[in-house]
Order: sequence, then C-alpha cells, then structure tokens
Amino acid sequence: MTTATTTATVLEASGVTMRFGGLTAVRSVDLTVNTGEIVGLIGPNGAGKTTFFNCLTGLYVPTEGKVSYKGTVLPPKPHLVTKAGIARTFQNIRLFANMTVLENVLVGRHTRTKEGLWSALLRGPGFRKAEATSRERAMELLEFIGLAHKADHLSRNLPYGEQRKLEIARALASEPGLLLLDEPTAGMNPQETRATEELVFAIRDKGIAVLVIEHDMRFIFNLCDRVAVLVQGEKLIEGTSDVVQGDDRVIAAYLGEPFEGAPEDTALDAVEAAEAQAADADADADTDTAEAPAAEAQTADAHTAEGDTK
Ligand SMILES: Nc1ncnc2c1ncn2[C@@H]1O[C@H](COP(=O)(O)OP(=O)(O)OP(=O)(O)O)[C@@H](O)[C@H]1O
Repeated sequence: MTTATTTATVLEASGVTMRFGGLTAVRSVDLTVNTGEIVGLIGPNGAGKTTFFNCLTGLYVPTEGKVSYKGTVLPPKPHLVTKAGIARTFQNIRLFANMTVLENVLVGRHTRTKEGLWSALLRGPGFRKAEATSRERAMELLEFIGLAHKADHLSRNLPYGEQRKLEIARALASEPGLLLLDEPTAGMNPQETRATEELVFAIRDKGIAVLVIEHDMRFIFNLCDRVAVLVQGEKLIEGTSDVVQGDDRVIAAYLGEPFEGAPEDTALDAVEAAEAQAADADADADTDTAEAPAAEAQTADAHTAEGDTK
C-alpha cells in the first residue's frame, strides 16, 4: 500500500521521563515511529499517554531523555517542533470558534509561510502570492477531509465529529511528516469513528507517519501497524495488534475482564451494529429485544467512555 522502499525513522524518543514533583508520570519510555507507519499508544486513564505526547511536542521539557525527528534532536519548544515537521491534535478540541473553517486551516499553515510582517502589512505581490497559495492548499485539505463545502461556516457551528476532522486538517496544514492524534474519536458515534479510521489510513498513504492515542480498542487494533502500551508511566509491551491483544499482561493491566479472550471481529461487528441500532431506536421501544445487544455494547463502551472525561 505504501510506496516507501526503505524504512527510515521519523520519530525516536529515548529514555523519556517526566516527573511532576514526586509523581513520575512517564518513566524512561523509548518509542520509534518509522515512515509509512501508524503506531498506537494505549493505556489506562492516567497512564501517562498525553504527558508523553506533551514531551514529544515541546509542551513539556522532559525531566530526562531526548526526542529526535528524522535524526535531529528537537528543541522542547512547540513552534519549533511544528516547524521541524510534527503536528498534533488535542484531546479537547482547540479550534478558533469564531473563525471560519477555512481560516482555521489557514492558521495551521503559518509555520510554512515565509512572508514577514512588512510584506503582510503592505500586502505586496509576494504576500498576495503566498496568500493565494495558502488558500489553495487549505482548500485542498478541506477537500481531502470532506469539509470544502463548509469552508465559510464558523467552526463553532460544525457538528462535533466535523470539528474533530477540522482539527486534523489544521494540523495537516503545517505539512507534517508525523501527525500525533490524541483521542481522535472521543465522543464520536461508530460511523464517525469508522470514517476517522479511513481518514487516518488516507493520511498515512500521503506519506505522513501517525502516532495515535485512543481508548477505542477496535479502532486501534484495526488501524495500527504497531501498538505500545503504557501502564503507570512505563512501557509494558510494544508489538503488532495481534501480539498486544494476546498478551496476558495487557489484558490484566489494561483491557481487564470485559475484553478477556479478545473478541473476534464478528463479535465486535455485532456490538457496533447494536450501538448503531440503539442510537436510532426510541429509548422506550423494544426494551425486551434491545436488552442483550445493549448489554454487549456497554461492555465495549467501557473502554471508550473514559476518554470523554478530559
Ligand atoms: N501538569 C501536570 N502536573 C501534575 N501532574 C500531572 C500533570 N499532567 C499530568 N499529570 C499526572 O500525570 C499522570 C499521567 O497523566 P496523563 O494525562 O498523561 O495520562 P493519560 O494516559 O493521558 O490519561 P487519559 O487516558 O485519562 O487521558 C496522571 O497521574 C496525571 O494526574
């Protein structure tokens, strides 16, 4: 599917430790992401996933360890990390609510525009050309994520799932080589989640490596080439979806009882179908027949609902 003939390391985090006073939120974590890869980062609430992301993107200065992007050690400054080629989205949506959809994407491009303050104030030919290129590129991105028809809408008026998509478009506007997604499907319905899965594959096929935090196990195991599991700040295991799903320590430490025996895809399909049905159905109707699938759906949801609290 990918065209890369050689595998190169895009991201290399080594020995990353983050302490907050007496609390060690991340302890000596190593992680690499290679070209053409989608890597998942999972773990229970409070395991240190977002803290680790913040260390990668310069929001936190790690207490120990270093982070390199394409062989160069990154300075712990968010704008320099973005400029180097790493973009991210946040767990909580951070759009400019009173800007249009297009303007939000244009904001994401500013690290890639070279025109300076005077050029912008004087609106000289250089600025106008750069502005036209930026708009064109931003519209292409909106086309790519399926929001071009809403370019002039205020972002606050978009439905929740589209706001999350717009955040991804804004991150892509900085032309990253690596995209970090922090719970991209939190609060989404199954259809939106499936669409996000397709979007992430399409992003990878554009040559952008992806590192994704998510509580939705089906999403992670469908999507990722490799999955790393953080538990209490430490990396417990890293491997393919099959390896991670089958590891007893992961089941015990993270997936717990409801996921024991890692349900077959068919079982998960049934859960999803039940969720979709339940969403459409009148709350009071068919209580007898809905009882069994609703119970199953709750079991699967136990893993996703946690992500909405933050
Ligand atoms: N700025 C901070 N100051 C102090 N403690 C923090 C800070 N940020 C995170 N922590 C603590 O670090 C630990 C890891 O939190 P973090 O948010 O990284 O976990 P997480 O795996 O992303 O959890 P979730 O899945 O709930 O988002 C938690 O105990 C949290 O309370």
